[in-house]
Amino acid sequence: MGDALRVALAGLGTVGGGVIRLLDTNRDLITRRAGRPIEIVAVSARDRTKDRGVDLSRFAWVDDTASLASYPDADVVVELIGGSDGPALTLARTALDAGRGFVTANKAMLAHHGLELAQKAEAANAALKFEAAVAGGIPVIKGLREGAAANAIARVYGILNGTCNFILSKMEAEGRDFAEVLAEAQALGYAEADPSFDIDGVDAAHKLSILAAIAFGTQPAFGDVAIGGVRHVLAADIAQAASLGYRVRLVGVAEEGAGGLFQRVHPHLVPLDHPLAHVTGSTNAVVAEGNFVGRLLFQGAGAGDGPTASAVVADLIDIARGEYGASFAMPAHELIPAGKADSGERRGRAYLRFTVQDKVGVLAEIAAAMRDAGVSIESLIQRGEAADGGVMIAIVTHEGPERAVAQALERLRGSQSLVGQPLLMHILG
Ligand SMILES: NC(=O)C1=CN([C@@H]2O[C@H](COP(=O)(O)OP(=O)(O)OC[C@H]3O[C@@H](n4cnc5c(N)ncnc54)[C@H](O)[C@@H]3O)[C@@H](O)[C@H]2O)C=CC1
Ligand SMILES: N[C@@H](CC=O)C(=O)O
Repeated sequence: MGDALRVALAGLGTVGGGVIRLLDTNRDLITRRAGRPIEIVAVSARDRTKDRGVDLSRFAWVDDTASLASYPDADVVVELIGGSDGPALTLARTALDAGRGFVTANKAMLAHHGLELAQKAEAANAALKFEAAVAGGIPVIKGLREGAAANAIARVYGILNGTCNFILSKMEAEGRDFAEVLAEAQALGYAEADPSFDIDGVDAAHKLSILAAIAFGTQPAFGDVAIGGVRHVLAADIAQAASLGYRVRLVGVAEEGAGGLFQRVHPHLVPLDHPLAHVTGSTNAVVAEGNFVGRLLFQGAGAGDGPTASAVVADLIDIARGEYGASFAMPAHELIPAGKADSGERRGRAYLRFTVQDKVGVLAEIAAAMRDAGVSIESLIQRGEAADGGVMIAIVTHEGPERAVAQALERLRGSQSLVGQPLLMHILG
């Protein structure tokens, strides 16, 4: 049995607490699998006095979180604080510069600073591991970095936010309100410190940019992700989608497109015969299409203390075994700038929902905007009273360039006939 892997742990919230519990519960098994014990030696968080339901007295408490990077004899720093910059980034930089291994669940930091941190890790010959940063407990990073490493990936897409999926599937199953279900997701520990990151699609975009870098061998390009969230999806949209044979899911998609990489997070209509339509609750699922392996589907718990801790500790076991390679599946200098694809060239079908005033000529106005932009309508459904006194019109388009739908919506912007903003959802093809 080798010497223990000594861990300094920053952050004792949902995930940090889960890591301590997991290491306690599965201690013997983990030691046998890793070939050596994994021991937490020091911890740090904002509030020392808070009861976290775990015994912290056996670890050294460090008030100054940044100093964990140089804690005597620590081999690895685990960062479970969160935030793209601030103390998490300081800790990452200093730990890697000091040649310590670094494990994090922090997708925001990796989306913004992943390339720099990968360069630092390589320069110091240190491990930088972040399985928990994408899709919680699902070993999708390992799956793409290792299992699918021989393949050119044509497209990677999936459900990357547990909070949104929990909300959308509860709204569908129970007909409940958005705000009420969000509060439940927060209570279960799924939501980010700032839940707008979840519901506005930012968290899924962080994850998508990391996955895309690994899948396509490109530098993480979070700024190139087109982002839309679920805040404006109504129970009526979900019911309308169901009547058409779809479920509403927040889906992130990355694929090679005209002039570069296409990356988008947006609510989609997912056909009922697609596996993503059956992913419910806080479950995540990722599909990767490889040129030799074909379609891979990774599915499992995308958030919560246990699943996320499982991914963090898996990274620690890899480090204990001495099994770690390039963080983004190839050396940082091999990652090329992604470039940004022109989404207007992309072809697809769309769902459009308008709430309009119940007056003569409204339908004709919408139809004219579609016609002039070259959008072909597959079906149009008008429903009775919407919540704000208007009438709901739902349109499903035939396949066509996305630019045409954008032009039609632009033309209708500010129309006196519309009550509020239209909602666009792409249809997963
Ligand atoms: N909760 C989840 O299901 C998942 C979370 N993550 C990521 O894991 C990380 C941690 O998330 P949670 O455990 O949910 O967060 P949390 O809010 O439950 O815990 C954060 C911890 O960091 C500490 N902290 C905050 N600011 C600090 C500071 N300035 N200095 C020192 N300590 C500080 C807090 O005291 C707390 O112990 C985040 O990056 C999050 O995005 C990733 C996957 C799933
Ligand atoms: N807030 C995130 C947690 C995991 O990354 C989510 O809801 O998926």
